[in-house]
Amino acid sequence: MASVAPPEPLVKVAELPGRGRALVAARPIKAGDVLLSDSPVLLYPAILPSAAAFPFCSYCFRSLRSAATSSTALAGGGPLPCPSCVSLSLFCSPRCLSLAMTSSHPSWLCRSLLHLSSLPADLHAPALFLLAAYNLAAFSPSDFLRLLSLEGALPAAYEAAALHSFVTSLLPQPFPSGFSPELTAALLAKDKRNAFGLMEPFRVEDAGERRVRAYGIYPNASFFNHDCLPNACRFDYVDGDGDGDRNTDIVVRAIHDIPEGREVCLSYFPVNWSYAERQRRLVEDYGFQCQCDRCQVEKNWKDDEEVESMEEEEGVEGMETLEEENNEGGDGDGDFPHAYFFVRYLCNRENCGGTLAPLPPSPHGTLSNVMECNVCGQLREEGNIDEDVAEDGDGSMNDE
Ligand SMILES: C[S@@+](CC[C@H](N)C(=O)[O-])C[C@H]1O[C@@H](n2cnc3c(N)ncnc32)[C@H](O)[C@@H]1O
Repeated sequence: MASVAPPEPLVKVAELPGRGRALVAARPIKAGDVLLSDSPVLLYPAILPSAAAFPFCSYCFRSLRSAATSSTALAGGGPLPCPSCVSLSLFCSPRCLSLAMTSSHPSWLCRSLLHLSSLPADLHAPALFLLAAYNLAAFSPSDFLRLLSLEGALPAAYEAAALHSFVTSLLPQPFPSGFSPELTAALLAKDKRNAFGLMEPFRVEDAGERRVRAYGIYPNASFFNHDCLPNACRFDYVDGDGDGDRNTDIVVRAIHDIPEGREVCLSYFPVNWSYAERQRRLVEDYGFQCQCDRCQVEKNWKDDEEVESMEEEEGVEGMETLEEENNEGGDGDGDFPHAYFFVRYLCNRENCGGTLAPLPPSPHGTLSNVMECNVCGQLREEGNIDEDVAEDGDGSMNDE
């Protein structure tokens, strides 16, 4: 039987001066194209499920509320507590409980969770990461090596030292000799630079303060560099019913057309953050100063009020020029590289701040005219967005 050649990848890894490894378009990319679908090598809860506003399954990370109505959960059964750490870890089904026992939730790690409350709350997430990472070293050494191969410089020594002594006191004794303070520091650095947050469900009343449910290390998606005007964005469907164990995969889609050879970037945080907030986060957590086109323009602005007034001045006529630039794959090197981006690709839902990308093209290559928000999940027809732009006429960031 003739074999079917796998589709050519749309992105490839390249080394770029001053930016390290990056993903660039291997051929012309269309708006909505799926650039990457990636499974995590490591997942860990940001908080214990018992402390979460939306309790979740400690194995598949689905919300227990949505699991109760999904076909993956046992009919009529409530969440199953872990027999050892009881309400600290909950599972949506006997299958998840049983899989966890032989992978992410061995008895030593389970016992360790009982000691977490002795740590300050801000150290819970890094401690949960270290427990999961040390477990990965035993459970899947090849995935552990992939984690170590990711980018990341060492964080402040005191944090690593304190966490190292806490976590190693919980490891099964004697633990392998390689688990040194240096390894703990290196692991924490990989986490800080590369972890993707899987968020709790969006609610308008949270006023943009949505909490992270879990973090995942995605070895291929980790090669995406940051841009404050990204040309791709990532989606997750953790609470989705489909694809069995692959509900924690992330999918990266193109926001608009991207020419061959152009770097493909994500934004590491919501695109509506101010210049100061973006720079602070990038320096503190990612160790670089952003020099993107948008930052080059905004660094000369005095404050956020100026951002609004300048966008108001731009108006609809300016949009046409910006749209042309954008469709030509230009980097938007005019005065307002981002005004068009905001009206077109920033979700208009109150307190959302998500980015819109078209749904993937059909199997026959027909492009979709439906845009999906990567935060609240809203679907909008492109025609409606055009109407909103025409009605508002001011190109401002918010629909208010
Ligand atoms: C998730 S990694 C991205 C892949 C990374 N470049 C590598 O070589 O593996 C994040 C790190 O990439 C680098 N990086 C990301 N975006 C950048 C940008 N716009 N300019 C310079 N460096 C960037 C920073 O070192 C950042 O901490």
